[in-house]
Amino acid sequence: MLCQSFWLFSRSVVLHIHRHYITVGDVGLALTQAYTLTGFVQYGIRQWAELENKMTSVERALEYTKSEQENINKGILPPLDWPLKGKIQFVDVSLRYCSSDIYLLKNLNFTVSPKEKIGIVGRTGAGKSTLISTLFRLYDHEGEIRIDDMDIRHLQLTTVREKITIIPQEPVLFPGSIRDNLDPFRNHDDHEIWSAVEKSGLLRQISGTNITSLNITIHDINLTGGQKQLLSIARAILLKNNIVILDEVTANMDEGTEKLVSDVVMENFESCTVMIVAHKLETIIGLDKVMVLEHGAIVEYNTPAKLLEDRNGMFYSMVKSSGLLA
Ligand SMILES: Nc1ncnc2c1ncn2[C@@H]1O[C@H](COP(=O)(O)OP(=O)(O)OP(=O)(O)O)[C@@H](O)[C@H]1O
Repeated sequence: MLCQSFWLFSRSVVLHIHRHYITVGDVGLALTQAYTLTGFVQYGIRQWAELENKMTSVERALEYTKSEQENINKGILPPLDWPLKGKIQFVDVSLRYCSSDIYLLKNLNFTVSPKEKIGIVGRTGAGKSTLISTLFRLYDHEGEIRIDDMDIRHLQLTTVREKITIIPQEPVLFPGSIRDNLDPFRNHDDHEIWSAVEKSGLLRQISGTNITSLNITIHDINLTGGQKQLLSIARAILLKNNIVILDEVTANMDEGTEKLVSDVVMENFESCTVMIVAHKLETIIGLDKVMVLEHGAIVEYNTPAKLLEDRNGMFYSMVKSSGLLA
């Protein structure tokens, strides 16, 4: 009897352990499999996203093979001092990239008066950079873009591009000296170049101790992103064009450098017509006018004060959600 009870007890313990063991084992196995599967899924998603990016790059590269070679010297030469005033007019301007039927800019109609400073805002993909690219005739647009009343489509392409200054988000610097970078065609004397460097605020930023000569190479002075941007502003100051475009120049800057860049732009390009593409609303809230783009169309264009009166407007809601409104 005792023996039988002991047998039954032992059997139930073994069964219990066995069941328990199987359960723990199963859970462990399931977890491992789930973990591996998640890893695979995540890996797959990453690969897919990368593939998509690469396909877009290939698509864009293919687009260039289909584009006609630009004839940069064809067209009318405008007067030497063009554009003296710096008035910009878009009349029914639309644009689609050659590989697509979708319009990325839709019937844009606006005027930027001489010396006006305007900000262009809008969500990612709204068409801000595309709008800027039309000023340089990077793509064939429909409608008319007039600068100082001349349709830029009929003007010589090199002249159009030379006469409008652009300061892009990523400063383009060559691996040469400061002089090579600021004046590659040797159009200016040392005094003018130093003066532009001084006006750009760069010497204030790096205490002036690092740049002892214009022949010093960019590599030797180890500039930060913001300082490189100031150098490209110095280049823009030297160019003395009446139209200046800034495309997200303060995007990756700390607050101090951002403020310095904004001040330098306002001081040095005061007599120019300036268009500023910006995500940071602080950069454009004090400008003469603001244009809000949405899906390639202008949804609002007026002084910031007027736009802020419309509490249902897009600019109002952008400013409100950025925390700039009390
Ligand atoms: N070369 C191109 N070919 C085809 N489509 C393009 C090309 N460049 C941009 N696009 C598309 O055009 C639309 C507008 O892009 P754009 O870069 O002008 O927007 P954005 O407002 O400047 O955006 P972000 O604030 O992100 O810079 C987007 O849908 C974009 O995918």
